[in-house]
Amino acid sequence: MSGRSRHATAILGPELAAKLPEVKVLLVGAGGIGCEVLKNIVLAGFGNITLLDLDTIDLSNLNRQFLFRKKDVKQSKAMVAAKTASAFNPNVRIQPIHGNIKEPQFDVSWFRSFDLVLNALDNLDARRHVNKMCMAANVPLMESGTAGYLGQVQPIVKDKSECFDCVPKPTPKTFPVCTIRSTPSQPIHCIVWAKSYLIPQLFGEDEDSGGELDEAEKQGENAQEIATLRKEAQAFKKVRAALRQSDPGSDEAARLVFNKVFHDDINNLLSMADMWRNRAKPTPLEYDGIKSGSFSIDHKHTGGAFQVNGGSSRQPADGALVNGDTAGGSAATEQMLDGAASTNGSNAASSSGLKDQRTLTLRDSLELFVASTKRLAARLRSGENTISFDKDDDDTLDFVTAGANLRAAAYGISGKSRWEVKEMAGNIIPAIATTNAIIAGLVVLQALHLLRKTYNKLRNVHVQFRPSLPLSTISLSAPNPRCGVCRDTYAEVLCEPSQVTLRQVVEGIIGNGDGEDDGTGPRDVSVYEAQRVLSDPDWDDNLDRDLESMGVTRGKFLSIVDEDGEYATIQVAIGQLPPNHPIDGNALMLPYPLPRPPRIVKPKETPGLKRAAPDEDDDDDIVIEEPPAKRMRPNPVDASNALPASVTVPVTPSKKRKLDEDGILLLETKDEVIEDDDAVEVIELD
Ligand SMILES: Nc1ncnc2c1ncn2[C@@H]1O[C@H](COP(=O)(O)OP(=O)(O)OP(=O)(O)O)[C@@H](O)[C@H]1O
Ligand SMILES: [Zn+2]
Repeated sequence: MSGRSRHATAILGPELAAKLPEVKVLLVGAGGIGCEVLKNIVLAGFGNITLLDLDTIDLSNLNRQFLFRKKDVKQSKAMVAAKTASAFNPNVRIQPIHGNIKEPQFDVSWFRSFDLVLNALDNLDARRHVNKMCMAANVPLMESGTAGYLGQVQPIVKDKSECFDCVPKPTPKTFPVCTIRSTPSQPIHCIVWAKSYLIPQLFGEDEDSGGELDEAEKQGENAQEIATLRKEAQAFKKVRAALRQSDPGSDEAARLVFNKVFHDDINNLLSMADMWRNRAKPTPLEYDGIKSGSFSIDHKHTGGAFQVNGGSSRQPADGALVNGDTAGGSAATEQMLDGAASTNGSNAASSSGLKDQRTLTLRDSLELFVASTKRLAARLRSGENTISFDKDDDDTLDFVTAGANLRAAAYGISGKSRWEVKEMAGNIIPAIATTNAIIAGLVVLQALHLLRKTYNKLRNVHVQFRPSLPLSTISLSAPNPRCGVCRDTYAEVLCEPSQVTLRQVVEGIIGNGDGEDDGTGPRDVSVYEAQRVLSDPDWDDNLDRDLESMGVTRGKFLSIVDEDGEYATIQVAIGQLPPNHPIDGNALMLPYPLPRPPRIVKPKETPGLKRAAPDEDDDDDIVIEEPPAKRMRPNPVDASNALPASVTVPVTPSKKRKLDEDGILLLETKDEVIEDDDAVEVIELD
């Protein structure tokens, strides 16, 4: 036994230590957690590692992603991490893949080739994707994540524990469009406006909103508002053109943009008197006045005065900072504010301290706005077609910082330093290397339980900001019986999607029900791909189309949902025929045995959406039944699964029938009158 493995053998026991070199593990993500996990598993003696990441190394990664050096910036994370970590153990094989885990070649068969998957991701979408693939391939998954001082490890074993989707996750906070477009009241509203509205308008794709506005006018929308929006759209066209043709040395294009968004648009909004009846009016900004120092704003309603130089608003910062670690930044800003009493142009505080943590004066913001607009315009002229916000792209960050601060000034909202804007616009919770390291250690400890199959020792582990109890563990919960991911029955077909029809797959999977291995036999089903309805019992137009023509290709799933809600949904993964498959062989290979989804125990019958039996106190009660499980299909919306234009999603006849049976009348238009006295109108709130 080599000296290297003696240690591991003593700790892990000879059996597990001998197994580790053979275990095939997939590590998804080579960022903050991924680098730590990779180092741990290489040193622990895992011998066969596939490491996948879509990204390249950014300078800002280097403080914690310690497998990377400055010379590696812009290189593939997976490649560099694999190379660095390979040197830690001569016996390890690390296969790096520079790619997105959602690409079709990483299909169910590919996932099935691993003994264990470790997630080290930073977004919900990719996490949910890997979770579903692991459920489909029946491979254990170790899910993990950190947010500042907080962290979590969740072991996921199909049928034994909750999956990642058993508990719904909150969607990120969004803001109403009108708050962003017209009535901001917090610094974050101004930041979102600059990042998600102004940058795309100026530097994104040229979108013609004319048709949309014509349509809105036809629909009888407020004519004055449409006229204002139309004017705005035309003015945007002009400034977009100016940016693309501007003379590199001149401030003219930046000035045009400024005048449009901080002066003219605000004046337009002010002309809508109704809007400002109950809220403070914004103040249009003056380019020359700010430059010369003659312009100032007095926002009486906020008690804060914006001056050209030196004095920023002294309102408390009301933008929600994400967590404790941001205190460094805000404390610095507070100091700056305290020191910023002078109004004579020499902002003593802003000239000291870290550049990024300085509070910007109005003039600072204007200068930064002009400079960053010129840099971005130069990029357009040198061939970049579109530019979007990236917190690590200094030009876009400067533009958003300046734009958000100018807008904040116009609306009497306190400004934010570049540092704070970066944090808020990038939705960044500062990453803490120590939390990542602790979590990565726990990932490996839990992974060892998985490999030993000592499932009763698995725990959800939380790292929390409580010095007296930094770690807490919770036993795993059973799967949520209503989960739309792990409670489904998974099957895989191997096929050539251009040569196989939807009917062949659906009828093939359902089988004839003759024996144990022959499926459930014919029954009424609806078929979905993500949230698209492809067929249902009364709408079979697509059944004889081939899969490829409907975009149902390798890596996708067809969901076969029982019309009567008696059987669990079957998720059919579309896989590729084996490479040695004969050219004249069958274009569809069904699984054997065919899947037999369990029968669903129906919730006890409750009345549908209808009036309850008259009640002495309140005869207007409406009883709303919880939807049966099959109505939860399709699985929670995945933004990346947009509909191809060719496929329509009708309310199909059988759905209408079902709704009718449930006592629900579908009205064609908002104004349709219901003749039936017993009908209760349920209005959808938006
Ligand atoms: N769909 C995906 N496929 C492959 N890798 C992904 C996917 N989504 C995210 N990742 C990777 O997961 C890693 C997550 O790491 P981390 O949370 O440290 O993020 P980061 O981008 O390195 O850092 P930061 O976001 O703080 O700048 C990143 O390297 C990212 O590229
Ligand atoms: Zn689940």
